[in-house]
Amino acid sequence: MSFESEVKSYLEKGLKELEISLLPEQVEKTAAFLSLLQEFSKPLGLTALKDSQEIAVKHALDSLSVIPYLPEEVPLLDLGTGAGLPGMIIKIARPEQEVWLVDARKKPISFLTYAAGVLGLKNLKIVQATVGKKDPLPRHYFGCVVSRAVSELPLLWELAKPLLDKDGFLLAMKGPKAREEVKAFSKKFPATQVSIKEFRLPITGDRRTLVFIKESPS
Ligand SMILES: C[S@@+](CC[C@H](N)C(=O)[O-])C[C@H]1O[C@@H](n2cnc3c(N)ncnc32)[C@H](O)[C@@H]1O
Repeated sequence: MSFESEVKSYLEKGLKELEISLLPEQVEKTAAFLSLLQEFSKPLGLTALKDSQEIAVKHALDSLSVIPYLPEEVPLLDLGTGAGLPGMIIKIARPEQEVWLVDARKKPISFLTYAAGVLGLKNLKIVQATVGKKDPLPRHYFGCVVSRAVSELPLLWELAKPLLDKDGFLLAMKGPKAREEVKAFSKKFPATQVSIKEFRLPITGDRRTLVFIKESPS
């Protein structure tokens, strides 16, 4: 079986477990993107994962796990997207939604620009910028800033807050041990509302935590 067909069958299985439905062409596009990721991974240093199961589960299904929590019809930003995780996978699952992928590094941004062209994705903004350092991103604009494996919660919140609209929230994708970090964050930022959702990844059963942060109503 080719890498792409293997990835597709893991995706189909995992989507059932996550109770998320994608159209067959969205599953195809996701598999095609993961295949590009694997192809360019070594020359561009994009991901350490090689195995089709690991790439399907730890990159794509992990990224798709946020879909039920994302509001529709608002602009979304993936802060520190790297190789497009979770933002590119979200974009394929939500083709009509305005999605911004932002990263400080040039190589992943070049890869994402190429991949977006190959996959024919529209209404996708791919920006090379360091958020918080004279970045060109619009302020008070995004309904959700999502971010995986970028920084600790306090810095992430400081970076995301000016970008969020009044009802917007930060969704930080964390590993199994986020509770302590969340507790410390809430103490330091009492004027925020914080909630968490713990779950297990399909197939491997690895534990993950989603952390939701928004400003408390004044
Ligand atoms: C460990 S990687 C994670 C990439 C991807 N989110 C993932 O889960 O595979 C962290 C990424 O965040 C980016 N990054 C860190 N701080 C940033 C900032 N202030 N603005 C933009 N990108 C940032 C880095 O360039 C790097 O690509």
